[in-house]
Amino acid sequence: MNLDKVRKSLPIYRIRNRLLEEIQKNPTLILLGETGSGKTTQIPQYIHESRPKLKGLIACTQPRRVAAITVAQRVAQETNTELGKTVGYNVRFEDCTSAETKIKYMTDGMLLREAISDPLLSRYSVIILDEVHERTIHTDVLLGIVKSAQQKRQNSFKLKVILMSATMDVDEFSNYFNKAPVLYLEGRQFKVDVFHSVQEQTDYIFSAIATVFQIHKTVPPNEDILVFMTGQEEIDSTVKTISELNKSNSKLAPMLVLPLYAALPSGKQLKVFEKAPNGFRKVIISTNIAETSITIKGIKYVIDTGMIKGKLYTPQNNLEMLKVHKISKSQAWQRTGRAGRESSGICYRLYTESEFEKMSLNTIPEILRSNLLSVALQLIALGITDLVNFDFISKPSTEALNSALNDLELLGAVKKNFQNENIVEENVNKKRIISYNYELTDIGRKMAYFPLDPKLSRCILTADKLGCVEEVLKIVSILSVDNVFHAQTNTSNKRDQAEAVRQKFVSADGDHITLLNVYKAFLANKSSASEWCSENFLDLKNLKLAVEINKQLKEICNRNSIKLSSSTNDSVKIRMALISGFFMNAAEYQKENEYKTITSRQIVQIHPSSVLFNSKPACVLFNELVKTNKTYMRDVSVISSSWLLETNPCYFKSKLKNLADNLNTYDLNNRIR
Ligand SMILES: Nc1ncnc2c1ncn2[C@@H]1O[C@H](COP(=O)(O)OP(=O)(O)OP(=O)(O)O)[C@@H](O)[C@H]1O
Repeated sequence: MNLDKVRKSLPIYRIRNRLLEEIQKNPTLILLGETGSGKTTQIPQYIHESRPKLKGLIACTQPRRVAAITVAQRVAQETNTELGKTVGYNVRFEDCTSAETKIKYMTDGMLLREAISDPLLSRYSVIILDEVHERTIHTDVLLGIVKSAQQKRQNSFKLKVILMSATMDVDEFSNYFNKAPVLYLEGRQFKVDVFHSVQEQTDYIFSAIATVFQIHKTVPPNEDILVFMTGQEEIDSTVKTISELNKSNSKLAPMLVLPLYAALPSGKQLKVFEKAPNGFRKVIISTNIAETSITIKGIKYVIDTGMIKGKLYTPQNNLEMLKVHKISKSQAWQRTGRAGRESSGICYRLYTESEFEKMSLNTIPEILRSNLLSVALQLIALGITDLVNFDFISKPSTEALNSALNDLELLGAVKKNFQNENIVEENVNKKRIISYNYELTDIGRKMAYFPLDPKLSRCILTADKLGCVEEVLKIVSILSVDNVFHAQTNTSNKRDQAEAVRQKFVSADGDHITLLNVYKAFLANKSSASEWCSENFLDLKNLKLAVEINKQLKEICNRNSIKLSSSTNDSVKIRMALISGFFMNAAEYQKENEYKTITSRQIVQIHPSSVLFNSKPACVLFNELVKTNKTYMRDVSVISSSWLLETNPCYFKSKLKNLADNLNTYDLNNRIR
């Protein structure tokens, strides 16, 4: 079938004219239509076909870069144009658009970044926010930005807004946009049969592997399989297990088993869209990155483990954790919808029907379960000075917002100004509420240039002062990718070998300098990178990605007059720069391997993966806390408690009563500036 015929066979084609009328009539429209009905690929085209002379661009945002890229490729094909001309895409670190571009697929994060320099989003006539049910932080914030831009553009160049999904809570979105009308699109192009497990599964990885082989043994090899799992390590090891098991049975057809997760370089991610060699079955093991929007040709079977790794945040102790937990019903339907896109399909859910019934209907918005430091900085950079009163679709708790604002102030990124004072009556008591607005400092403005956690951006700016930007950029780059030390050292023999090899990179100063040593050694051995990495049990793809990120960060430094200074062997300077961003993450040794964090007085321990696991430095700095059976510090460096005072005397003066004796003797008066 030619592409024109395929387009006309999609369910959405039946309502094309009605849809265009509604878009014309209403400033905002909400569209609820089944997965695969044609929303993402067709609506931007319909608008462009009906109004080719439209003044501004038609943007369609996606929560993930892989979706933005592959959908743009598909639509360029359907319009028979070269990608980057009429149809383009824009994702972090990659802009494939031109002056001719009319339809632009982009990540929600990119549109948010554009809003920093243009809060009215004046390049756009139509903004389509796709997959809004995912409720990523970026989508939630964008909803507020787009709504405000639309209100401000009432009289001049009007902005149309369309919200789309297959599985959203339409009332919530409609109410937020002043009772915007909702259009329902029924029907899907191809049927997907759903099967639930009869019994509850105790080991979803085992069940997923067993299901893959049950399918593999019984159906022709040209029917591909997509499996949903939770994270990189689990996926990498499942890919390995399935490949090895299949190879060991000569009676089975060959398999091409591929991983798919966000930390994979773009080129590797796009590999899953390529056809498998003749006679091979393609099996893709993916995180929720493949859950929405995308069409992978050949996928006939979806295996849904029902699990996801997601963020969880407690503002009381500023602890953000990644935790494996059950998906929501709306995610289950999205996963199901990845089959049945070119012909009928089957979805095997590795949970019972009653477990499905117990799942929550919608996903809890990310904004309600994240540390808001980055978002707060971005919003203030957008000129939104009163965050507590910002029109969020789901308002984060005042506690979480204040905690983020407080941290930004401590980082020197924002300045607080008195706004007004209100007296509110609560029962018989009167309560004084003082509100503030916030503006960026010079440092904060520079921090907002970097697409990084503000704490990391702060380290780069201090490194600029101390003259060690090159080293800190390398550390930041390597911290921005997943583990570079190989996790796949299954046997204890291999683990011992890996441990012995790792010793040559290890610095007694801790993980950060160790990572810097790894990065430098990788660069020195670039010509034989692949062999060198396998000899040293290092992850080639993550290191390559770190080099790529380093390149991008250097470009941002160059654009913003940050000199690429270097102090090769000055580990103290480097750790001082790290303290400037992470001084809130310091801990003191107590007893029996236990530490206490200086800020929240939590009991923590050094993570077994740290090079400092067997040492007991008196004071350490860490990047993050992870909670399993205990709370562990990850990415840990040795510091001196006096450096904390030197970096941020006012903050630590108030904590002094909690600090160890050595700090009590510290001569504060000499240091406070
Ligand atoms: N890259 C592709 N290759 C082949 N067919 C595709 C491709 N992209 C889309 N299609 C076809 O177009 C149909 C509609 O896709 P589209 O992404 O527009 O649907 P949708 O309604 O937005 O679904 P979802 O909510 O799942 O993203 C798919 O079911 C598939 O048949």
